[in-house]
Amino acid sequence: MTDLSPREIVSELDRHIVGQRDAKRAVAIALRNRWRRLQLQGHLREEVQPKNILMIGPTGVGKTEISRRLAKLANAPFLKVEATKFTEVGYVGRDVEQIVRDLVEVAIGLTREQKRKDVQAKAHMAAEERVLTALVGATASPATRESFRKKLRDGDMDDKEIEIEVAASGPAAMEIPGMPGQVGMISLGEMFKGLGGQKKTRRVTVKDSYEQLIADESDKLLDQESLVAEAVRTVENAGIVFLDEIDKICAREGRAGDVSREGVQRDLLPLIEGTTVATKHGPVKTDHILFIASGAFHVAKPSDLLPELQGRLPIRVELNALTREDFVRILDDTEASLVKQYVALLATENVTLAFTPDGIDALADVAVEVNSTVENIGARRLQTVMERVLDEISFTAADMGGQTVTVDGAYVRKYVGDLAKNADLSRFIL
Ligand SMILES: Nc1ncnc2c1ncn2[C@@H]1O[C@H](COP(=O)(O)OP(=O)(O)OP(=O)(O)O)[C@@H](O)[C@H]1O
Repeated sequence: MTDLSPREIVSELDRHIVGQRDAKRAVAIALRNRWRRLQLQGHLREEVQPKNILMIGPTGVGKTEISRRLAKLANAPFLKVEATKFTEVGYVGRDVEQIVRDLVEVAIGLTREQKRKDVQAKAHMAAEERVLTALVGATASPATRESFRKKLRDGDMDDKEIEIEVAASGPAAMEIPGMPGQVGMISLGEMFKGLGGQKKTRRVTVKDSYEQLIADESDKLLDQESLVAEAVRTVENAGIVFLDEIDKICAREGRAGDVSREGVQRDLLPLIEGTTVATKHGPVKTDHILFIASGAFHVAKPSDLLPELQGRLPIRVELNALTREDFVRILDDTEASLVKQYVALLATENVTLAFTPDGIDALADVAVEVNSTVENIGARRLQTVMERVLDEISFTAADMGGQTVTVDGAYVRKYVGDLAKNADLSRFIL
């Protein structure tokens, strides 16, 4: 849990997200309120409910991004769910509880990552021993082992190939047939734990082996039970659920399919009001999970939501459509802006990409034009435009080592200028 003040949280968010001051303020306050709640003692702590947020704004203007960055800042487990997913055929009411189960899995991953850092030094030492054994064999004399240790530490062994045995990883999970809900997902790793875990032998270079071995050794040092218990606590106190497209589950008069939409709202309500969800890691209380609901509300209005749901989303913030100037800043000013990303990517090929200010202006202009003629997808348009403009360089960069490419206004117009003017073509390409 971060102890940053709301002002500090907003300025952290400012590093990545352009504009949208109200939304940043709202999430900053929500986060600080959680910290405040945890400072309370006794029964009052249980009484304080999170002030859930309803973000209203067109697509691609930063609603998800703000929430995701906030979660990252707070090191909080985060899950994005499309509310419309629950209106699909085959879904039943209890399925919304899967949100909480999935959030627990996210939290376990996060907690494990943090804990691994705590035991890193010990795990590193154990990993070194395993690399040495793989190099010289288990029966080598201490002297041989030590001489190899020196070589290893000097990096002389980096490219040598060894065989290592690590736990089979990956999202090896399966649903137990006929037992959805309560049991949910069971990881294969865990099923086989009693049998000594699933192991896999891999051939890797010494250099590449470390990461896997350290992860493997850290897991051995971690106490799984307390790790899971901590993850559940984190979900309960710090979890953030982003419910997208909430406007699409508004029931409107006289429309077919409204019953199921209102039904989904009813199903979601207990989660947001606070309930206990059974998971395979034990019961999880949802009372203090922060819900950020979001939607464009072009057709439906927030007042079309069930009154109880409206009451549970007391903080309303509107996000503005992005302007051309916002696009220019998103392209160049943010910390990991698209321009910075492409420059860095091509630098790996020894190609220097130089964007001039009028090149960036031209990119923003094209994005604005296509958004207004084809479909407004907000800042996402910048990615499609950028990809198209740099398509040729991306393809040939590997043979262009040492060259500098200047992306100015003329360059941008050369590659996408005509496309942008032709709405029919843009529809497919930009
Ligand atoms: N204000 C902004 N500043 C910086 N980047 C932005 C901004 N708005 C959007 N982006 C970028 O555009 C992309 C899409 O934004 P985001 O996922 O936040 O959209 P959204 O508003 O949640 O839309 P939707 O409701 O359709 O999911 C992201 O990659 C994000 O980085």
